[in-house]
Amino acid sequence: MIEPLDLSTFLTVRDLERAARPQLSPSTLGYFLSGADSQTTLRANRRAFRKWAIDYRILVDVGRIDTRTRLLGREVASPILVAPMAYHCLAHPEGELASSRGAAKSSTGYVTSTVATMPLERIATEFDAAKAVDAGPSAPRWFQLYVNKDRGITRSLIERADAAGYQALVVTVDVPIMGRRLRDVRNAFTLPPGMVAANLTDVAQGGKEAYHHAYATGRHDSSLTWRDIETFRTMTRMPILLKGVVRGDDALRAIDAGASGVVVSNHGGRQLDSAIASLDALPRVLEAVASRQSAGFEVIVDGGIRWGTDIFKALALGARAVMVGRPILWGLTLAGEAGVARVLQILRGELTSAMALAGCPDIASITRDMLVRA
Ligand SMILES: Cc1cc2nc3c(=O)[nH]c(=O)nc-3n(C[C@H](O)[C@H](O)[C@H](O)COP(=O)(O)O)c2cc1C
Ligand SMILES: CCCCCCC(=O)C(=O)O
Repeated sequence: MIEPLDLSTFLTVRDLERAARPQLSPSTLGYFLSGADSQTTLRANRRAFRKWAIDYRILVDVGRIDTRTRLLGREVASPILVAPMAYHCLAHPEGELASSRGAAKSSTGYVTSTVATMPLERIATEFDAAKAVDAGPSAPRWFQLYVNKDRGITRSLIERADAAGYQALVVTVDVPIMGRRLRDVRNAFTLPPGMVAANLTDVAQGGKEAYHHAYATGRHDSSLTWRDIETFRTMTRMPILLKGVVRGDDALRAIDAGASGVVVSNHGGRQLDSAIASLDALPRVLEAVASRQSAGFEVIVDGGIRWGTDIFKALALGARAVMVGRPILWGLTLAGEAGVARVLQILRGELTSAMALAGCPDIASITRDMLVRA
């Protein structure tokens, strides 16, 4: 008999990663892990956190730690969101249904990818049903958009997300073309038979041509410009965030195009190799946005977040929230919904401890002076 997995024995995100890796096929593991080309940016994302040390305060009452904050005008339980990631069914048969439940039960925001392996409507229903059990402050549910050359399909995705009650549209802007992930090339990565990108059923799936390649080369629109963002703005009531911004001037253009925020991100090092680490890009994006005094404009960061102290540092530099990518896939691989919940519990627990030890009882007290160069 197989012993049920005791998730309490996994104390860190790294513990989950170590256990999850051998469960995956080489092709899927390669797809999850990979950065682009020499993986310089993938490594830089982690290294950027080590450049900062926490300048903790003493003798502050930290008897109660409050991780609540506000995102797009709503109170949320914590400044953590699940990053949009493709093909969760590669990790677990229940795919995005399990990961969204894990997030909802942990009162954590969730971003559904355009290339999810479950329909965006089912993910929404699952998330909301799981959330109802939890009495805490609401967790946001957003939809990430990849823009299809066929703008009818793009419009339909936006309309479906709107109708399904997604609260924001996250337009990914750092994928004009796919970055070259060497493991994927060597493994000729594609989706296994029977697995589909459930929201893009127009694309040849399960046929002769490998799906992943078919979409990336045939359907994904490389001609996206600022004008398109302005057009999307007119198509939906959802606030729009641009994901993949690393420059101050682009953040200012995002404001001009009507965006409500940006995700400072280099796609987890999977796109332009040698791109700036996302944490390194964060201060200049914030500085640019502050110069415009654009009240309520949200700046979120992702890339390499593996510890609660990483979240603390991102918040101290001025991010409103963080998105977590690969660790979610490790939890999902190991134990579906419960594994995702365990990852989020670990990260939130570590953030809470870091806040207590640093003398920051609430998110507002995690200010810039809490960091010094390491
Ligand atoms: C396997 C995988 C699939 C991804 N798929 C998407 C996607 O569909 N849409 C998107 O905007 N970003 C996607 N990303 C990027 C993540 O949203 C996020 O930016 C990145 O993973 C953050 O870095 P981290 O994994 O180091 O936490 C993907 C990342 C990974 C690892
Ligand atoms: C060109 C669109 C396919 C993207 C696949 C998902 C993704 O973003 C990734 O990093 O992989």
